[in-house]
Amino acid sequence: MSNNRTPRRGVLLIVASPSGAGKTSLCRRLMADHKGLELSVSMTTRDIRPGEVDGRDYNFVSAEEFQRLIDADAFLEWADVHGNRYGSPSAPVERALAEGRDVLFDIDWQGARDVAAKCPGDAVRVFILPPSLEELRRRLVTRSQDAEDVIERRVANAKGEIEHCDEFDYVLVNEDFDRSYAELAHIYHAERSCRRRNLWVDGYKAALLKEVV
Ligand SMILES: Nc1nc2c(ncn2[C@@H]2O[C@H](COP(=O)(O)OP(=O)(O)O)[C@@H](O)[C@H]2O)c(=O)[nH]1
Ligand SMILES: Nc1ncnc2c1ncn2[C@@H]1O[C@H](COP(=O)(O)OP(=O)(O)O)[C@@H](O)[C@H]1O
Repeated sequence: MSNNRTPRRGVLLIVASPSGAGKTSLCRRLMADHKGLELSVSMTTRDIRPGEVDGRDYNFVSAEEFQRLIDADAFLEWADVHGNRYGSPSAPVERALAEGRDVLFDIDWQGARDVAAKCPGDAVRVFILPPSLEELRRRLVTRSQDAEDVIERRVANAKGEIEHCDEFDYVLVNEDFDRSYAELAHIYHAERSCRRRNLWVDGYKAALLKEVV
């Protein structure tokens, strides 16, 4: 029997949360542990933070360039979040899907809704909740990458974002990081094993049934 487990449909794994709940940290660890998983690097008009790398964390563009990309239909989805624009370029996602590769999205609930509507069989949505809003603020303050007014706007927006968690397939409470990470990794592994994604099974089954024993 062949070990070739292709063709398969890739997973579009979407992780969303209010700012500060921990989705970027969880996504970074998932990427580090799974070399076959590709991050959808978003375009954004927000300012670059200390420690961020242009082209790795985001592609940082001007408002004019972002509008040009909207007009050129270059986004799978885009949204206004916390007063800036963010969008997922469609070309890398189309390539990954055509090749059966998995893509990870760190996007907000609006983007999650749009990707799930456009790619219904492929998208898996995970929402990360904080243990409390007080802890959310504490994490944003401790991260110390945003000005006080930016942090307050993000905390104020959190309730509106949490309202949308029932549109998601999975919901995690990120209290203990290692535990939340293990849950996220389990979700990813289970979705990878899902029957409908593993198109090779039909051929494999036929070969097994032809075997003479
Ligand atoms: N819809 C959409 N949301 C995005 C995209 N990229 C990032 N976001 C979301 O925009 C919000 C703000 O992101 P960011 O400025 O990095 O702040 P952080 O969430 O505090 O790390 C988060 O909810 C991100 O998940 C995108 O391409 N599309
Ligand atoms: N389970 C956790 N317990 C305590 N701190 C955490 C936990 N998860 C993430 N953090 C910290 O909280 C801050 C916000 O996390 P981050 O991943 O940037 O969130 P988000 O991308 O959702 O805005 C970071 O300083 C991160 O190290």
